[in-house]
Amino acid sequence: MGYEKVTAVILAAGQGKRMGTDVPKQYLRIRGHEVLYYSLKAFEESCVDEIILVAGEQDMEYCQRQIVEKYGFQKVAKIISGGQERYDSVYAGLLAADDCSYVLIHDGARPMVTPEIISRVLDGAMTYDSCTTGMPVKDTIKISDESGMAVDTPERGSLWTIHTPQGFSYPVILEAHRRFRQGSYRISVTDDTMLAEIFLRKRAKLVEGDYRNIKVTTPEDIAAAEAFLRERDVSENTQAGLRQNGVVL
Ligand SMILES: Nc1ccn([C@@H]2O[C@H](COP(=O)(O)OP(=O)(O)OP(=O)(O)O)[C@@H](O)[C@H]2O)c(=O)n1
Ligand SMILES: C[C@](O)(CO)[C@H](O)COP(=O)(O)O
Repeated sequence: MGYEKVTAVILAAGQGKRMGTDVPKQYLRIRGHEVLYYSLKAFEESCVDEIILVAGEQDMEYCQRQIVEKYGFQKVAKIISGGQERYDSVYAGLLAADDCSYVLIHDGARPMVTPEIISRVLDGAMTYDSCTTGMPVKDTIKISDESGMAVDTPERGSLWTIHTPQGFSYPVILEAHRRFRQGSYRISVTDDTMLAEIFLRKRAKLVEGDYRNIKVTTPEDIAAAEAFLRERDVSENTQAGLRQNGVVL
């Protein structure tokens, strides 16, 4: 079999309206670095070959100078302009990733992704063509009607909360997005696996990510991300210290 190139599309073209800050949330600093830095670092250190960064038109220069060049990310091959909706930004990324066999799509606003999670979703994509990370839900979930009354309580054992990265065979996800764009469908597109489900009847493999891999969306998420990143720093520093003292881990 020939070489199968893997490209990551990292999304950073949102406005972060729910966060309500002047600076879009992906550029907010947590523990001294931008949220987007942590996502890019994980992919830079992962098994992917190349990264396409999708940013707002007005932020492309900033991303190039203040993030990619400043931190020396070698795998970022292109910075391109995103679109109005998340699915427009994904589609722009897919068109720019036209020479790969597999594509991983990740929210730049999920800084807790790790190279291990990235490997797991890529394995799933290679086997099943469509794969997403997520975690089994811990709370009971209710379905409500328009008046706020609960109408159903789905069986919790089969419910997952869905994260990114999501991974795909490139032709599959490109075709799913193309079919969606060809019609005028009144569906709320909240992730990419659903387009493969609806338009190609291609079901996604669910693989476990990590409960800490949150999407920084509203102000209270900043404190959670900060705590998770601190915990990770402490654990890495402890391990480095042990290695320095000759302990084999
Ligand atoms: N038109 C868009 C919308 C979203 N995103 C990206 O998709 C990810 C997940 O989206 P979300 O959390 O909804 O971000 P925003 O759209 O920025 O948030 P909000 O809905 O609060 O404005 C983020 O990394 C965001 O930058 C994007 O690239 N292009
Ligand atoms: C794709 C996603 O991260 C899965 O949880 C999420 O649905 C994106 O959220 P958005 O608020 O619609 O951008």
